Amino acid sequence: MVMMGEMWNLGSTMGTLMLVYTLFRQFFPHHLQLYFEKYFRKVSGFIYPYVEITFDEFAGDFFKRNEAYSAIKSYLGDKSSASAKRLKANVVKDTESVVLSMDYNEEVTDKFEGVKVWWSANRTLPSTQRISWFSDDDEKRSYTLTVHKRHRELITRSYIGYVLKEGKERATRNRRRKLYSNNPSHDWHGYRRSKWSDVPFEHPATFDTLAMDSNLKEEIKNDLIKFSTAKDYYVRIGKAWKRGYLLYGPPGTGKSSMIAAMANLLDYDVYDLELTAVKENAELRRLLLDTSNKSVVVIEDIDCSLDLTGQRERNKTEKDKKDEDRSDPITKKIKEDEKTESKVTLSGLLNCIDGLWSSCGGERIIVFTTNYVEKLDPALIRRGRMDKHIELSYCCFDAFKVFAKNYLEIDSHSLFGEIETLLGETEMTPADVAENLMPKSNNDEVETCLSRLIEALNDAKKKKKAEDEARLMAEKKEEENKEVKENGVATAADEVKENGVTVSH
Ligand SMILES: Nc1ncnc2c1ncn2[C@@H]1O[C@H](COP(=O)(O)OP(=O)(O)OP(=O)(O)O)[C@@H](O)[C@H]1O
Ligand SMILES: [Mg+2]
Repeated sequence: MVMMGEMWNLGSTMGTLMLVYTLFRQFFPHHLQLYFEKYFRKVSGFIYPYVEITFDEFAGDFFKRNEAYSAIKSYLGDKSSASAKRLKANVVKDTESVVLSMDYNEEVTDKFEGVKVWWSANRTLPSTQRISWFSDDDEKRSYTLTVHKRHRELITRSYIGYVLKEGKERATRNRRRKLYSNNPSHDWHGYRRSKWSDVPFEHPATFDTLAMDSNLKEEIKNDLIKFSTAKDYYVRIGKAWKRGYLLYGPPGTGKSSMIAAMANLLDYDVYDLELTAVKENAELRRLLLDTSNKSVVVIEDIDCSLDLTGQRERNKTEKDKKDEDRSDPITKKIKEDEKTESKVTLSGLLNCIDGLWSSCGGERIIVFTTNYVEKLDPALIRRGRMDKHIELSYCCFDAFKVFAKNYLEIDSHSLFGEIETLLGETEMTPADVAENLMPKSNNDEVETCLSRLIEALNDAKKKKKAEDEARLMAEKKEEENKEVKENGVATAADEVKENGVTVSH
């Protein structure tokens, strides 16, 4: 086994050779340089029998960090804190834990199947000083792996793969989950330099706190767990490891809460995609491709945020268009700006989803929510894009029992029977039920909360009855008017016949 000191001696010999080589290049003609270079490689290969592999922080896309670099960083984290002499400490935001990593130009060793390897962290500073808004902005960072060339095969074939896998797993274990929201595109290369902004994801909703039909809840939980563990299955059937959910129902029925519960169950990040801030289809595609594995991509209120300007334009009447032409210049300008604000189209969104499905390897879930499922284009929600359609509706007795357990810590009560009947006769959202059950003061007893809910349910029942009656009256009146009209036409026709006049239409 080659010892560290030995490697450094070889390193300094190499340094001398490099110096000679550089001088040679400056003073000798080109054809001699090529000749010398050939022999230089041979000699250095003989004296310095190591292979060096470098992993740059940014490879290819400048705005996307090289995944290998990040994985190596987390793999080396623990090893560095045990053996490196100079360490960098980072306090993870909002937590008290400190993450240690090796400082630049430090070196740590690792062993794999009895073979020793050396890792070093490198940093290259820019040659010219520039004023920059960003710290560390122009530095080039990398890790270098050094290994004896006789182990090259083992290291490239097995060790690197092992390091990347271990590093990714370690990063997943230590990571804090995040809630991302998309930045407007002028920020992508500007101040923030990122397509997404993130905050820690700390929504407390879980499937235990979700009030809904217990069978449906179990079905959804099983579906999610099955999906998250079905990598091999998806490979076998040749389908991308993705799943789309459509959550629909009236406001306050728990759609957003369910998204949080999904992310918490699977330990995924959440990407909250605000479509109205996306200017065009190409931007949408870049945003989606920049999401990470193990994430839920959410588009809330899809019926409102999807720009169907084309459709609306087509449906405009001639009068609308004339009115628009006549409006003052400022109104005209605002209207034009509104039109150009978002050009994401339905077909663009469909293409992006399909593109996301086919171009990103890891598991991803995409969720759409809407209050008006009937408004959505069937192409958007067909199976394969939105695999599971889940209706979240008004509060049922099952859902109420979840609230009673969570809010009041009770499983049964003499008032439960009355509440069950009333819930069957009214339409109250889980949000309203929850609001009524919440104790309003420290003195509020369980009975007070339940009675308040009963009162609210009775009010809702009365309101619904009054509305039903008003609707029936209106329908009856309309029917009567129709009859009067029809009779009137019939009488007129009879009179015409009697007078012997023929009317041609
Ligand atoms: N099924 C539910 N289980 C538990 N809590 C619920 C449920 N539905 C609503 N809530 C409560 O009501 C509030 C509103 O719920 P949520 O935001 O999930 O509704 P939503 O369906 O997303 O509404 P919207 O359509 O307006 O976006 C939440 O704070 C949540 O605590
Ligand atoms: Mg919501």
